[in-house]
Amino acid sequence: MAIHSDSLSSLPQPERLIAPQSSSPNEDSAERALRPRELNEYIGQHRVREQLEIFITAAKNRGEALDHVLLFGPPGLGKTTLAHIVAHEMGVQLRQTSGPVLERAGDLAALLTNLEKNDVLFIDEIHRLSPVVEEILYPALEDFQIDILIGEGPAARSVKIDLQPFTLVGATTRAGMLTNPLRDRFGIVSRLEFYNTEDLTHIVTRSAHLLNASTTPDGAAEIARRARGTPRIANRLLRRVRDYAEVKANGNIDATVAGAALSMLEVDPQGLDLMDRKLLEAIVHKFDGGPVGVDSLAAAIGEERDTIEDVIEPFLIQQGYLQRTPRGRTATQTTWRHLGLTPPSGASGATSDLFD
Ligand SMILES: Nc1ncnc2c1ncn2[C@@H]1O[C@H](COP(=O)(O)OP(=O)(O)OP(=O)(O)O)[C@@H](O)[C@H]1O
Repeated sequence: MAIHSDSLSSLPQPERLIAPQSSSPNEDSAERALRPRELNEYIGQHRVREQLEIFITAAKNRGEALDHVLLFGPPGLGKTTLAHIVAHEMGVQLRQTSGPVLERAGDLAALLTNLEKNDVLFIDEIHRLSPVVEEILYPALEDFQIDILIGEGPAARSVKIDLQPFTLVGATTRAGMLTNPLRDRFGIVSRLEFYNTEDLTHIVTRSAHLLNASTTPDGAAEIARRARGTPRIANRLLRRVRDYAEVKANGNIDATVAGAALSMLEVDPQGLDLMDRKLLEAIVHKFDGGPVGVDSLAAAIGEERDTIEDVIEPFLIQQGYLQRTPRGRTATQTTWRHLGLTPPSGASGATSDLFD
């Protein structure tokens, strides 16, 4: 089965300590070990969790497949984790693939015809499905049937194949890029939000426990505050801070040790890293605070447009450092102050109190 073959090639360059994508196969296995398996272990995202709990219980009681689920939101917030939890809670198998990996209609047909009753098919990056593959998916989602063309030329004929009822869990960072017919076929649509510091502290504490790392509540909170609202980053920072604590301190992660380790890693107290600062500095210094188009910004900092839009910007916007206007990106007063500068009178007044 094809899994995430392009996830490494799409890593932002240079590799960021706080990039929300997983950065290596080693990290993938470390992540799997920390991944909650049941809904009641899944921390935060209360609204999504509550809804899923009700829909899963109802589907199970009726002995039916759960309705198709679309999960969207920035990388590293727990979409893959939730897909696994859905399968676990439903007591079924999960098959996993991703949009760009499914190149031909036959790739998807092979997966679909192998599903057992009520199984979960997880398609990551579902906005990157090719149109021919998407065509196959529509009748599969609606009627649990696929139409396959057998033979070529005038002798070709279309054959209907019945499928077992199944649940598609689609994940995307770009809900807006899904075609309408595809989006309409999801009965459950859930948006994952950045985590608040309290929930992330809980995640860090849980992960530290699983890793046998010793943390004080303040130490866990310090890591949580600097994790860009993202569990994957929180877990990665925890592993690096643990190394620091073992080598430079007595192994215990308190607020002082966490703060020193994170400063060494150039993650600032607001959780911004070098790439965030580079982007904000470019807007302020090279474009007078904006507005500046995303392509000019990408060229100025030597970063892919998609990485800026999917990975760097969402958190900066949510935290009030950046505004997206029809004319481009603009730095806010918070940005100028963060860079130790006096905001010009025209700078927009967004503040950073949206998060905590
Ligand atoms: N709610 C949560 N509670 C505890 N840990 C979590 C939670 N959400 C995510 N994690 C942790 O964060 C890691 C990353 O989550 P996951 O791989 O599910 O993110 P994702 O949204 O699918 O990211 P991507 O879209 O980049 O694949 C997981 O290994 C898990 O340990």
